[in-house]
Amino acid sequence: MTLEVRAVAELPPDERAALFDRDAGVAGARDDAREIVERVRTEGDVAVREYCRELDGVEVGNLDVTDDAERAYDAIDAEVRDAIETAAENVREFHERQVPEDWRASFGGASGGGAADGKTAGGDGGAAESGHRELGRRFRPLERVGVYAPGGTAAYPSSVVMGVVPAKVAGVEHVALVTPPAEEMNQVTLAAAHVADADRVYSIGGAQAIGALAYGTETVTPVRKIVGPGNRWTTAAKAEVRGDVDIDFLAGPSEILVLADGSADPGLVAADLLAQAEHDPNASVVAVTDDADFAAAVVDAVEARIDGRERSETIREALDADASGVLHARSMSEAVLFAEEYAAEHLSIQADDDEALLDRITNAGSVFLGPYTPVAAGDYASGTNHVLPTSGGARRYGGLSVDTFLRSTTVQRLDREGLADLAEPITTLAEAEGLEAHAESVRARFEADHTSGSGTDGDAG
Ligand SMILES: NC(=O)c1ccc[n+]([C@@H]2O[C@H](COP(=O)([O-])OP(=O)(O)OC[C@H]3O[C@@H](n4cnc5c(N)ncnc54)[C@H](O)[C@@H]3O)[C@@H](O)[C@H]2O)c1
Ligand SMILES: N[C@H](CO)Cc1c[nH]c[nH+]1
Ligand SMILES: [Zn+2]
Repeated sequence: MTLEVRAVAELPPDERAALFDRDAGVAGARDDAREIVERVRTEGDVAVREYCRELDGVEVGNLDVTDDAERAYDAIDAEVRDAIETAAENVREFHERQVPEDWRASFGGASGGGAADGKTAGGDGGAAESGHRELGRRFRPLERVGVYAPGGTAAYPSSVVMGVVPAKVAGVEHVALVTPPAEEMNQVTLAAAHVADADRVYSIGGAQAIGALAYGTETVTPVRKIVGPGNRWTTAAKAEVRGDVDIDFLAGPSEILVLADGSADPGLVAADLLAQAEHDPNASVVAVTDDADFAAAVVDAVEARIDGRERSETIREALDADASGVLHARSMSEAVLFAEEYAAEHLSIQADDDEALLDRITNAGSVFLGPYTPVAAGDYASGTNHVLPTSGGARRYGGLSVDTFLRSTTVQRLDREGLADLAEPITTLAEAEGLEAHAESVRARFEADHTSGSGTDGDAG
């Protein structure tokens, strides 16, 4: 038996902590990751090659395998090629919807703040104002990013698509992909790199790949930002380099929380739990329901479905972990509160009124509604991104998106009246802060001779 039903209300503090503080695995890999990253930073390719030998068991020839990507695309089965193309197209479409437009709008003015470009102006300019403030926001892509696609115990061409396609949609000029080496590199992963249009592909995995992207080596050019999911060492390495280089967020071992009532199908819930459990012994899979019989049925269905799975050992390890379980809540309200505190990477809602339950949820990386929406749909091909925050990160941020690859700049232009309208609050606040030169920079605009540098007898205010 791998699972047993536990009551939410009766969880002892240590069991609650195991469910809600799921970063123990990643935290436990920090020392290893720090050592690996530091050696790569100081020794470059030599250290990278040594770790490929030690941790992946591969004597790597060329670390740069970019040229193999197109060949792999031609070599793989047409069926698999079509599947990658479909997934990439759907991911591209969904992410194109996210591209923000640059905008400028007029704030203030006698008309009370009409928009110059047809957008609604956010200003509160009243009839008393006569000047013009043109304010706006523009978005530009990062120039150079690194995408990690896992590949330790399974291949992840889907993560190639999820990382590279949104970066390209955002307009990133140079996308470097890293993925673990193998005697025979996974051809589907390489083909996905070609479809997604990665600019460079390196066969480096784990913490050594993150170190190489962060600090550069003889072969790898350092990047401004590193994104992508991985196991505990990969994720711990991202936490290590954060500070020297930007990262997306910590996207560690997979998680699912199923929030279900008695109307759900226990077999389908079990299938979704097993799917995420097969990623990693450190994966966390939980179901919470207000129906005791349904909870017991989920346990039975899980047990009935494990044997014969190709990765049953990994599944059992994940199910046995303290961070996994089937829980019985006294009501759906208690179940929702549990889900909010859990802040799952994936939240599947299998219930009669799923939209009403969704209304009460704020903490979740990605939500899956209804019996025909397995998490696997978002993992591969529906179009949403599968790179999502784990270990409760969803309490603070969302998953990978086009925004991840952009930075914004605000822009402004004031006319003489616009500045005159604001001269009073600006100079008053500047003087209140003891920053007199700030006040003077405003008054100077209203002096007859802008070069005199001393007068305070301008006509502003
Ligand atoms: N949160 C998300 O968005 C998301 C998405 C996809 C996958 N994932 C997760 O990504 C992970 C993929 O795991 P994986 O192992 O296949 O891939 P991985 O590529 O992250 O890890 C493989 C690397 O781990 C390193 N490694 C292995 N054992 C080590 C050790 N003892 N010490 C130091 N380094 C070691 C090796 O360098 C190897 O190259 C899973 O946990 C999966 O759940 C998460
Ligand atoms: N479930 C993973 C995110 O936690 C993504 C994935 C890739 N392949 C299969 N699943
Ligand atoms: Zn998955």
